Amino acid sequence: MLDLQEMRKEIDVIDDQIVKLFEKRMSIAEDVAKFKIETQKPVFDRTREQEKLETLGQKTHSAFNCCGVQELYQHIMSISRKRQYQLLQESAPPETGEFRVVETLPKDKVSVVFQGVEGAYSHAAMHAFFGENIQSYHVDTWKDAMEEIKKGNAFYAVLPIENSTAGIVQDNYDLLNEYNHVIAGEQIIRCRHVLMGVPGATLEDIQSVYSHPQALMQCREFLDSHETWHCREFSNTAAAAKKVAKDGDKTQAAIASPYAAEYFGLVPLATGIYSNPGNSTRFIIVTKEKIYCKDAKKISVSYELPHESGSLYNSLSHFIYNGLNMTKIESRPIAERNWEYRFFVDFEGNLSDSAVQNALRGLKAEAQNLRVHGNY
Ligand SMILES: O=C(O)C(=O)C[C@]1(C(=O)O)C=C[C@@H](O)C=C1
Repeated sequence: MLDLQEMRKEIDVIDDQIVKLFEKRMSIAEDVAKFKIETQKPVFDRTREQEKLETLGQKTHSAFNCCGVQELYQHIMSISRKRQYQLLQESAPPETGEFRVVETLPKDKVSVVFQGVEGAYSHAAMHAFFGENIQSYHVDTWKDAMEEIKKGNAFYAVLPIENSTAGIVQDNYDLLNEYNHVIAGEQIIRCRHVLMGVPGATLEDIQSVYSHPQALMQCREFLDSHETWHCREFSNTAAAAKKVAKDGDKTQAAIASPYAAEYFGLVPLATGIYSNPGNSTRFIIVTKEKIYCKDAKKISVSYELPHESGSLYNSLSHFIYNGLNMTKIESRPIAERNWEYRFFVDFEGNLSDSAVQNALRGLKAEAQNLRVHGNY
């Protein structure tokens, strides 16, 4: 049997050669980058990469090694591109696209629109972000809120984007794609839902429970323990509370915030009914102005990928090789192309950072329809 130490020595010798060759290859890649900068050719050459993978695969002697070599070279060429993008970055002035950097977000004399009614969590999020004296109004749907800022009737809209228990608010991801607006801020609100009824009602009286589908989902365990109750979906939690107050019917209850109970003169019948005690919703502050704060720390982008093995993996390498910390990824179906997806990625950084610009440059060249949804 071969001695382990001997085998390791052999591996070390081979690795030394690989490292030397890697460095030699990278140095040529740098020359290629200079040539491409001068001739204004794009860094990414899909055909060349595909041909290389094919020829290299054919040089191997087993199916396993064929896959291995192709995987290895996808990686090597991705690193080569990263270096080329870095050089491109150094030769070109920093680009922040259509975005304009501001010291702080304009908050004086601006109007804010939120969806729902007073007492809704969006209302609370708006006050938490802008303070109590903000000039605001509300509309019926999230799309209406997007339209209001498009028409210039409001400067900002406040929209829920994600709940820590129920997950993303899909419609608002789709609206971010539909409108050319920008996320300028975010606000997290603890959602301490309570079950509320009209004064004099008791738990035993309840037959129907009204709330937004997300709130019903967040209180699923509690609701499941009352099998006879009928859950009725409503456009939002505060509107559900308003309906119960208006009907004045002891058999009806709503799930909404304690603030909504007080606002509509209802009484809490059960508290702590949500499954996750940390239950929180993240709201985004959207505007049509392409602005970001000087000290913004998080970037949201979306892009589409071709239906090819490794395309998602390769796109993520732009975050990894530029040392960027990805905090979230979501996929949403592309309506007009069955079974193809748009990826929404959040990562830490500021649009003025060179690592961020480098990653965005790479992504722009390789993915389809890259959009920067905001830096906040
Ligand atoms: O051949 C080129 O055009 C290169 O830029 C080199 C290289 C590689 O590293 O092999 C890198 C990027 C291209 O997408 C194709 C190939």
